[in-house]
Amino acid sequence: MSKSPNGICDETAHPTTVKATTIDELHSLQKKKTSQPNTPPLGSDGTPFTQDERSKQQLQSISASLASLTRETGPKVVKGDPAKRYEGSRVAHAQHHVATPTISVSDSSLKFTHVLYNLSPAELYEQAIKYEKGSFITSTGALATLSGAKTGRSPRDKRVVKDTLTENELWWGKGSPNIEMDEHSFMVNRERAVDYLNSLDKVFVNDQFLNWDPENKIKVRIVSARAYHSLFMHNMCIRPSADELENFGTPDFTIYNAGQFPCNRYTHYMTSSTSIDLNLARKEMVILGTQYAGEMKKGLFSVMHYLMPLRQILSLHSGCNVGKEGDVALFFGLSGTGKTTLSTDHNRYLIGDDEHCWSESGVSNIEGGCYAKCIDLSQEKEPDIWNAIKFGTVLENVVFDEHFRVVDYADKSVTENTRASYPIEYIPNAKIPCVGPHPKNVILLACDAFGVLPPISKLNLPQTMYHFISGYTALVAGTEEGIKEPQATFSACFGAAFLMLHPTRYAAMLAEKMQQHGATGWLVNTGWSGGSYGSGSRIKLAYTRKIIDAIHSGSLLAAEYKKTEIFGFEIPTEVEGVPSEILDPVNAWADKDAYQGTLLKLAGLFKNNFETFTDYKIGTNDELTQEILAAGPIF
Ligand SMILES: Nc1ncnc2c1ncn2[C@@H]1O[C@H](COP(=O)(O)OP(=O)(O)O)[C@@H](O)[C@H]1O
Ligand SMILES: C=C(OP(=O)(O)O)C(=O)O
Ligand SMILES: [Ca+2]
Ligand SMILES: [Mn+2]
Repeated sequence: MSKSPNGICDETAHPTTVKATTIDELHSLQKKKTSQPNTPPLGSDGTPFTQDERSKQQLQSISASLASLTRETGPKVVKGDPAKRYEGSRVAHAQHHVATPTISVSDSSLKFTHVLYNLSPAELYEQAIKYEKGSFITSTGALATLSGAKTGRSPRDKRVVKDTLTENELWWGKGSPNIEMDEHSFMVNRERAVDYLNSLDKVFVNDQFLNWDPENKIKVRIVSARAYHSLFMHNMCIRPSADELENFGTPDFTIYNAGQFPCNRYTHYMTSSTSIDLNLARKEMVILGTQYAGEMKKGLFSVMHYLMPLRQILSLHSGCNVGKEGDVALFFGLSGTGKTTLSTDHNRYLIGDDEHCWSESGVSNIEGGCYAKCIDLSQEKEPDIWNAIKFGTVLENVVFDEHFRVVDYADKSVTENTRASYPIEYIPNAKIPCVGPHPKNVILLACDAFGVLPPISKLNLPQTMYHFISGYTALVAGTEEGIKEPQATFSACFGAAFLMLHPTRYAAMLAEKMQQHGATGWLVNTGWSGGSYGSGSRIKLAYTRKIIDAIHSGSLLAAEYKKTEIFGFEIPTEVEGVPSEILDPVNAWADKDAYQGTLLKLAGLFKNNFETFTDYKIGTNDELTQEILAAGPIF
């Protein structure tokens, strides 16, 4: 540091005062303008769009999304906080697009809505904390939120528009999740949602992608009223690069999430104040009366279950990971059976935890993030999920101490279905892009509350198909409304709630792909052993992980097997790291008669359930259909 003539340190050599002359100027120094993408998109005349033209296009597209009877156009596209005044060039600022309302003049048509477009996690945190009650930063940096009265999905409130497009194509009737509504009732709910959203000072708009397969990427727009919902979808869908966002154009599908606002029970087809409505012709979904964010991700999954099979691509309710040797495994299972837990494996690369596609070129994740259950989460048992709960992660309905904000994962005061939503790259060994070759192992997960299914069974193809179509588990409390105790459930393709076509359509595709690529099927019981729920205990996660390791390594394929009675499963006599006594479930039960009775009871439930499918042909292969029908329990 230089010295002035009087020997005192000269501070100008190392300035400690700012250049600003006013407080506002000082504050303006803090934020640097986000750099624009370097390849400007071209207009129809071949010349690059100017910044203004791009903003205008974006504005028109969002404006069109929010059009209603009272509001033909209007929203301002403003990036940042609408509570602030926007000045200068430091905040991206669209020209105010003031159009005269032409349809009808009422007060709502004169009002403008700020649109918070693809905000960053940091901006969404600020929005949530300032404006949404129940939003807090936890000790590890996650955003804790409350989803309101609903803390799980509401499958009975889902409606699908029955029209000329869908009436012959979709799965309707017994067992189907698709409860019909007509186009007019959909429009009533849509208008209700759009009017609600337009009545707010601001709405959040996310433009993102689904499906990592570049040839089958779907553009989705999510319009929502809460920063919580925007951050959740930021994490769950694929995040566009700045360039991709500039060139986004018109979305392929739009969600209107007006979850804080109920539907009108005088509307035809409504049976509660909650409604989740899907209109495939309009490519739109409306959410009223539930703020549970999982409705959005699973709603889009239903859309993919329609769109992908049209392209001969199989959509799967499964987790997926890949080993160092390129061996891909799929993990099918209903909620709570272990897709997320077991696909998140420190020794393998994670492709995704919940929704995938299997096409001619291999597997691809539909999503850009994971949605893990947090109840009783432990750092020791699930280290990668634990470490993913940091800045950017949405933590739903957890309880934390009020001062240090340390989360108590054992606390069920709000709900049992506590959740963490994080971008997939928060898992250190995520495989980005989230694609892989054709699967080698197809693992069916069942959390068997009866405690009679073996911890691991090797399945032949007809058995794999039988159990895939059956989709058995004991539904664990929480994820769906109103379930407090585990109970036996059958859900076709391990995800009937999301199927759009008849289950045998998906089953036929799976059988064909497994046959073509020589994949092996396995049934893993991640539920009870030594007795049913209440008397036995849940199989230790550490043992299940050892079983899964043996599947991946190929050692299990080479093991010695014996056949079980009734279900006819092939069960190994030994698995490294797993006590052999539990491999044959009868050995783990003290009361052998009780075991036999329970096994027969479950077999009966399987038989009853499968009766719905006995009339159907699965694919073009008649022989396989007959084999599948015969692959169930025999007693
Ligand atoms: N043996 C086991 N195998 C898998 N998960 C287990 C086991 N025992 C306990 N669990 C717990 O069960 C839950 C499985 O849920 P999750 O992986 O989120 O299921 P899904 O993703 O299929 O809905 C996790 O909370 C996990 O910690
Ligand atoms: C989000 C869900 O998925 P899962 O419970 O299978 O993780 C759900 O079913 O609501
Ligand atoms: Ca699920
Ligand atoms: Mn999951």
